[in-house]
Amino acid sequence: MTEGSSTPFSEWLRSESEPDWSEVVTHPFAAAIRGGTADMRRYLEQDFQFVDAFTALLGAAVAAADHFEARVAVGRFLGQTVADTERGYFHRALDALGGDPNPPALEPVTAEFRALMDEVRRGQDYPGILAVLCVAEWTYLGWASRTTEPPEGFVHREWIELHSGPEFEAWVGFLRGELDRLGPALDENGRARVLDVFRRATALERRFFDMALG
Ligand SMILES: Cc1ncc(CN)c(N)n1
Repeated sequence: MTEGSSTPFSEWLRSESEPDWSEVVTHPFAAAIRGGTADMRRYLEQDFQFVDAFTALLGAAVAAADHFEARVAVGRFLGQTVADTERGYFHRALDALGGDPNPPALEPVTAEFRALMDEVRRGQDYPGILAVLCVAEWTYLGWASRTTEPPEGFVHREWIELHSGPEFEAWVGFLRGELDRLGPALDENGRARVLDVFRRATALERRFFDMALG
């Protein structure tokens, strides 16, 4: 991104994260979720471990944000969606699939994703934290909103519903808006740091779906 560029910062980050970005939103595992055929047990077991670190990262965003309304938006999503609807989904889905909420081992990609989230959480740098949150939510909106006919089984259908629709679109819009607001004020090193985190997170999303595919 150049000084005075009219491209929003979030769009610049996304385009600089190709081809991984497009490979996530068009991934065969995501297509199998939409088609209701994906084997969700191991994926959700590992994703539950992802969500634990993701929840801690949301807490870090509340602490690191530079204004009250942002703390409220993140805190509301944490309390109403992650700690309530999504947590309930994980328990019901893992129960139905005979999955283990505490699997004996983390897959390497799960451990690496948790390490990236722990790194930016400890750094307490709001743009870096936003970069990981934005990748995680925007890529999921990308594949989930390609659904044409919702699958019948609740495990697939509710996972899509959690990551699509007006409320989730507004949440992704908020995360992008925060990056768009903060990006222009960053110097070149600051923008490069955020891009590095954004790219690493996007590559991990692709590898997470690769892992799920087996
Ligand atoms: C790996 C991963 N990335 C993103 C999301 C969306 N919250 C998720 N549940 N898991």
